Amino acid sequence: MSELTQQHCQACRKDAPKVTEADKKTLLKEVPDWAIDEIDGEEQLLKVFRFKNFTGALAFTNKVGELADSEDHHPAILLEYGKVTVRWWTHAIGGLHQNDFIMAAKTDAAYTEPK
Ligand SMILES: C[C@H](O)[C@H](O)[C@H]1CNC2=NC(N)=NC(=O)C2=N1
Repeated sequence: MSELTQQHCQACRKDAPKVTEADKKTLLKEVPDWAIDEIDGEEQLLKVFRFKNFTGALAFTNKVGELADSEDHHPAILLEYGKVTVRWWTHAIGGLHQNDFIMAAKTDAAYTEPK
């Protein structure tokens, strides 16, 4: 599990630095299977998590919601039957901050594969 799970988010300020291209490369290696997606010119981290049914997907969605509130850093989450799509980016800076990689690692840690 990534060491990023042990870190905490900094307050999101408008003047906070976006991650550099070099940081992105290093940080992406820490969060396997997360992809960078660009929407309206803003980069986001994206990953799809699979479940056996709706209940499992809903429970995970709630876990991620609790994590988000505990770090005051919030994702976009699409809940579907057997599937949860999570997107992390930093609204205040319109792109990716270290916080997003921390939250991606914590999201991975909250996931258990369905048996
Ligand atoms: C006041 C509060 O800390 C801010 O509005 C936070 C809340 N959660 C947030 N979450 C994300 N992803 N980006 C932000 O810029 C952000 N800002």
